[in-house]
Amino acid sequence: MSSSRSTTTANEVPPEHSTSREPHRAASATTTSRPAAQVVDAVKVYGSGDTAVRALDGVSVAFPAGRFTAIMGPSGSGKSTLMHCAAGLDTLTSGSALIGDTDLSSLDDRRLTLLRRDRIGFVFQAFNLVPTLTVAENITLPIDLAGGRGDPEWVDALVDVVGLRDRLHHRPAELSGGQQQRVAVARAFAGRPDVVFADEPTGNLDSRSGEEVLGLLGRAVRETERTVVMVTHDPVAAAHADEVVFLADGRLVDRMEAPTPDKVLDRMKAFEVRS
Ligand SMILES: Nc1ncnc2c1ncn2[C@@H]1O[C@H](COP(=O)(O)OP(=O)(O)OP(=O)(O)O)[C@@H](O)[C@H]1O
Repeated sequence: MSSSRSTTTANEVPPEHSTSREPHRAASATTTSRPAAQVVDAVKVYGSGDTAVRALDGVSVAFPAGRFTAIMGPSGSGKSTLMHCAAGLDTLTSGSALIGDTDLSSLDDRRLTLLRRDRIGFVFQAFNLVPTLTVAENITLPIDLAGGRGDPEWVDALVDVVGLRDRLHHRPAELSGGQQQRVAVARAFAGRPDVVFADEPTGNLDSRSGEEVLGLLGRAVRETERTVVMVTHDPVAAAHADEVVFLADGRLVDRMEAPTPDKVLDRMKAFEVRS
């Protein structure tokens, strides 16, 4: 693990040390093999005895910093379980999950909560916005809950990335589904997290709004040097990623660079043929 860390050269600035404050003006994503998140020999067993389900069966996968990775696989293959364990929302039965250098199993509940708050962003299928707060307040909610000031310039620039400047004082109910998910995306990135985990982020959206949100996630990765890991069952959505990793029966079975919807669909069809 540590041997693959930091491939940046002397004149490159690692993303987390970048002095750029504005997403629009950040340099393009640094190519690096440094993992923002990873799991090693991950095993997750739900239940016990006859009813035990081995949802993850020895998965090792790294999610490189500054990249957009999609997790795909048939229903029940372990996608959500992998994401939840990698993000510290659930614990592994054995193996390890790391955010940067931090092994999540070494943290007590309080420190794990702080790590999730400070270093991870989440986007879920349900937008999970607070209905009584304005768009602006929803975006800065994680920062406000943390009692910090955050980085006002960063948040301000994010508002432009997600195209919500003219909606800042509206409430979620006054927005379309796509706009609400864009608020959720801005909120996920507001605290400059090391990695944003997105679980079926377009599941509740029509295809046009979905495309907008996916384009936004891609832009956020490229323009703000962040890392996104997205679970999806949609080949079109997965094709927005830099790389797709495929799970089947709780195992990592394939990886695909530069995915296209057709290539991803063909790969998924191979699973159906086999089952
Ligand atoms: N809390 C749980 N208790 C028991 N079994 C579970 C639990 N959560 C998931 N499982 C099982 O673990 C396996 C993997 O589930 P998981 O939700 O990770 O798959 P998935 O690939 O995300 O599926 P889908 O695409 O249908 O959402 C499935 O067999 C599922 O039934």
